[in-house]
Amino acid sequence: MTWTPLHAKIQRTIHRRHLFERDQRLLVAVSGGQDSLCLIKLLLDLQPKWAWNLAIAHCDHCWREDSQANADHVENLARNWHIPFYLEMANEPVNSEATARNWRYHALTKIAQTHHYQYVITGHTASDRAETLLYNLIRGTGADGLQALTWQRPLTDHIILVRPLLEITRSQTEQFCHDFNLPIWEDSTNQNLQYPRNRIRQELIPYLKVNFHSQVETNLAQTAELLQAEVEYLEQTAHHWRLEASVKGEKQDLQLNRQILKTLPLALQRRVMRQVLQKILPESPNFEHIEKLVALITAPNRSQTDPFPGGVTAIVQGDWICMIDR
Ligand SMILES: Nc1ncnc2c1ncn2[C@@H]1O[C@H](COP(=O)(O)OP(=O)(O)OP(=O)(O)O)[C@@H](O)[C@H]1O
Repeated sequence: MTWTPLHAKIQRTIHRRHLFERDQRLLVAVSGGQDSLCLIKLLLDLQPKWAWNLAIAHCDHCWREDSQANADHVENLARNWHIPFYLEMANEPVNSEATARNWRYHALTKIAQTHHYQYVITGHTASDRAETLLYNLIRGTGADGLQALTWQRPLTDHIILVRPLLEITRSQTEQFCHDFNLPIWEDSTNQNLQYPRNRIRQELIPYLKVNFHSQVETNLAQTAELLQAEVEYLEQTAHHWRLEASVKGEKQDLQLNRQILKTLPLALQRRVMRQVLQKILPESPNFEHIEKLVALITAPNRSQTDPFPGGVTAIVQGDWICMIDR
């Protein structure tokens, strides 16, 4: 087996970030594209050192003419590598990017549950991270959207999604596939410039590279990495203050102490209120909902908000903001 700098890098990343341990069951999500091929080859090469149980999962969205051929291609690779292959097919064509992503994570979780895999692993790269950061920045988002693609996130109580390639760029995975003659399945929809994602990848990033900074992808990915740690810290601190400001027991999150909240910086006031609203509203709170609740921290006695979705209204009663379900 040829050992390359990318093998060394991924091995270091797995150790340093404690992504997996020895002897674990890893389900690798392989589309057939260059990133996931690079991922599975690296994991197969590291497998003897770690004694993992590897398998490949492929999701057929049934939205391209070559979907079936793509799935067969990935299945053949799994057969050649002597590892199990699991296929999930969409019942009806999944035709928007967001629905496709949701369906895919659902399908991967189902395979992992059925076959007892602790980890689902995807080939997201630093380039994906840079693109996600730009995409969310353009759409308008707080720091939470800019932290863009975390190293790990739970899919269920027992299954974790892991993205070990977040420090590797798409040009590196391309070079790796080329060096090892890995048969990439070219996804024709990646060329479709109707999708904003593809325009970011094919037009915006190359423009930024030529006109602003040749390492723009790595720089943006590092920004996402820094923001991730900051968001985590702020969320934990906000959680602490939510518990401090809220009455204990059954009415937790329904009565909040204004004297405590007043001492906090605005960034934490907003996060506390967002966490409270996430607990009590039937849907995700938006910017306006959070601002209305923050305004009550300093508003005159008996001020109140319009009803939030689900019918709850917030009202000031002396030192307290009370949530009232009318
Ligand atoms: N149809 C699929 N089946 C299984 N896994 C998939 C599929 N599509 C995407 N993934 C997983 O999600 C990751 C990111 O998806 P994305 O759509 O950005 O990748 P892609 O461009 O289709 O393919 P690749 O990342 O393999 O080059 C992939 O690296 C792969 O691990």
